[in-house]
Amino acid sequence: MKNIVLTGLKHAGKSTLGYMIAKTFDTLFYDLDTELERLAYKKTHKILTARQIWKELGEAFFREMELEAAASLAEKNSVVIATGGGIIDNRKALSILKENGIIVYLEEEPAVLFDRIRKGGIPPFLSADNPWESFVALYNKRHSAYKEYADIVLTLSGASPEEAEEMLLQKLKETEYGWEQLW
Ligand SMILES: Nc1ncnc2c1ncn2[C@@H]1O[C@H](COP(=O)(O)OP(=O)(O)OP(=O)(O)O)[C@@H](O)[C@H]1O
Ligand SMILES: O=C(O)C1=C[C@@H](O)[C@@H](O)[C@H](O)C1
Ligand SMILES: [Mg+2]
Repeated sequence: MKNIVLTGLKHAGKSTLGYMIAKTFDTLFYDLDTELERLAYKKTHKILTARQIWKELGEAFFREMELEAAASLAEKNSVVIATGGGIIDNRKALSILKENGIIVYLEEEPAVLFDRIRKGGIPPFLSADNPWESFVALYNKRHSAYKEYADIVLTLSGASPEEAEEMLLQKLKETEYGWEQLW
């Protein structure tokens, strides 16, 4: 069966929902950023987070590792995969995941996302001087592309993780991907 691939901007809730849905379907959950960190370690022998890889080794290396991580996870079947918030800018990686995956876009409002991001510290891909403005610009660029690319769009508008899971189960039920047979 095709994998469930969760996409969306930073802090849309991909990992949270990913763990929950994998548990419900009694399958495995993978985080693309974690896989990328593992591959980057194999190349550099440095223990770095996804954020550090971007900041210290540059976006090009980050994207290369993201592509390798996507290719490796795309070989799996019937698992749940959460992607990094910027995978829409790495179409090659996303299209590899789409070949064997149902792409789900977690659509959340920019103010809700930014509030969550701010609490964890401003990431390197946002301007330190104008983080909100740069986030809105990024949101506007990515949002429509994510929406267009996805097989399933979940419009969350502040929904709780439990409500988000219910919405995803409902959408899966309406389709013919086979996941609905598992519960
Ligand atoms: N539906 C939700 N409602 C409220 N808070 C949420 C919801 N989903 C996730 N959160 C909170 O938002 C933060 C980010 O969640 P999570 O790590 O699941 O997002 P993510 O999309 O995987 O982020 P990243 O892009 O950084 O990997 C966490 O503090 C989490 O508890
Ligand atoms: O939104 C982004 O551009 C990113 C989000 C993170 O998950 C990481 O994948 C990385 O820091 C890039
Ligand atoms: Mg995550």
